[in-house]
Amino acid sequence: MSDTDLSILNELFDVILDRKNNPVESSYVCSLLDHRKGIDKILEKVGEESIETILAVKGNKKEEIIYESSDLLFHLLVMFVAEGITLDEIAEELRKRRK
Ligand SMILES: N=c1c2ncn([C@@H]3O[C@H](COP(=O)(O)OP(=O)(O)OP(=O)(O)O)[C@@H](O)[C@H]3O)c2ncn1[C@@H]1O[C@H](COP(=O)(O)O)[C@@H](O)[C@H]1O
Repeated sequence: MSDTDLSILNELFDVILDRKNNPVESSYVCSLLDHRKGIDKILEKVGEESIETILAVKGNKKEEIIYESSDLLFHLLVMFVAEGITLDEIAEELRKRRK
């Protein structure tokens, strides 16, 4: 079984959480978390990146699939932080489903 190092997801999550708690000017993450549209802006990005990922898969272009999936994962992490959801809670849910 592969044992991929996914610690970058934890690191990125911590950076996003830090942006929420200690806002920085010119931060893309802060521009999403503080957007006048509220959570709707983040949801727009999640939707956009989902569609771009689907199109990349349909286009059968591995590099684009990796690029767009990374955009999608990043925006999902921003959504978790905005909603007060931790990666531990996601991991816990996935573990519960293990057969
Ligand atoms: N991993 C990412 C990351 N992935 C994607 N993006 C941004 O997500 C956006 C993707 O949206 P699009 O492809 O639609 O590009 P766009 O043209 O800017 O789209 P619009 O927002 O204008 O609609 C781009 O602006 C990217 O720069 C990211 N921005 C930041 N990070 C990480 O978050 C950290 C904190 O970032 P700041 O908050 O900006 O300091 C950084 O150090 C990075 O590690």
